[in-house]
Amino acid sequence: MSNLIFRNVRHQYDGVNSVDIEYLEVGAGKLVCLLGPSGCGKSTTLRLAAGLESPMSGEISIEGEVMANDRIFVGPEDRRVGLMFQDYALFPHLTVEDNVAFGLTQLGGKERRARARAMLETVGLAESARKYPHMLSGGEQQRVALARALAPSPRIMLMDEPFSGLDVVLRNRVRDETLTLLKEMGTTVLMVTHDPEEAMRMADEIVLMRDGRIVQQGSAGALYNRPVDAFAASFLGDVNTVTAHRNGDIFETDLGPIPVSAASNGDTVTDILVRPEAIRFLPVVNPEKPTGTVVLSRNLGAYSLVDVQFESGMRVTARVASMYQPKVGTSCSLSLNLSGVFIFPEPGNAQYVDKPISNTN
Ligand SMILES: Nc1ncnc2c1ncn2[C@@H]1O[C@H](COP(=O)(O)OP(=O)(O)OP(=O)(O)O)[C@@H](O)[C@H]1O
Repeated sequence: MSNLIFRNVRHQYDGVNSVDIEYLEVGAGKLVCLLGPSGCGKSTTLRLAAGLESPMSGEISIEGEVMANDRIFVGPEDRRVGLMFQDYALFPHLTVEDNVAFGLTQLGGKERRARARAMLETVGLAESARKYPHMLSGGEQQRVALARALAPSPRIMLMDEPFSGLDVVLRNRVRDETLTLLKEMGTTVLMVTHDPEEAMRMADEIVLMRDGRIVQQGSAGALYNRPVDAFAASFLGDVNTVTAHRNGDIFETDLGPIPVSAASNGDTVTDILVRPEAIRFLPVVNPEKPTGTVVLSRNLGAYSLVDVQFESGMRVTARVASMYQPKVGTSCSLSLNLSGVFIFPEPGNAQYVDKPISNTN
């Protein structure tokens, strides 16, 4: 059974739509990330699921039980959902164990203690039970917050930017540990993030939002490799915008000819989006290939980013193996891997370059 479903849910602040979701489903045991730019309605969606906001119209259900519609509204305390926010707000005057036991009001003293201990064991902090929050690192405090949220066995965990208070190194580790734990426990999770990398690392499914609406929903691979529009393509990863002139079934570009399916619209000039890793950098000039000049070269450890300018003035960034770090001023040739090339003739109506994927050799 699906755990959380939104149907035609609308919410407004001051008469302006903040969320307008036709259908959203978080399947049992899945981790779904709400992703999108600031103000797109991610937190409002989470607050609606938690019962901290009431929808103007539509229906929200958990495990088939209606939580909110035009007649019913179940308050947050009765939804059996776990909440975790950026500011995980542990009680400073309570021990770690008492923090975890805090929400277990329906259990007797002994059971409460046992459950809190078991949860601390699960997050690897059993030996810190008697400490106070200020005696723990940021990552450990975050784990206490997770234990506290999971202790009452919520039907679904709702997490709003839970890792954004942690520094980068810690964030990656805590994120991976949290993910492992949530998966082991089979917990259903709806999580908010504005960071595409975080969403791609964590999520079974990403829900990309803009202006309160869902733009695209699917796996990280689907969103990255088959974006529905230019917004989706550029939100999930870097893209180069390349001007293309149509000539029959070919778009002529500075990066070489790109075949176009016959279904494409009749535009003669259009923008084509190209992922940096789809541009292959050829260190030796090949007169048969598009050729330009290196204008910027950065080694980022795992790979290099190389900016190449063409005679036309157009400039693209190629992502290449870090062993290549060509000098500025070097002439070079490029070739394209068509799997990272997107053509969007009309908003929301993606065209993909003819498959199977091949290079424009
Ligand atoms: N309490 C409020 N009163 C009025 N407007 C609000 C309130 N909370 C949010 N909004 C507005 O609703 C819209 C959606 O906000 P929301 O916080 O859900 O976005 P978000 O995607 O979570 O943004 P962020 O990533 O910045 O947290 C925004 O336009 C915001 O300004």
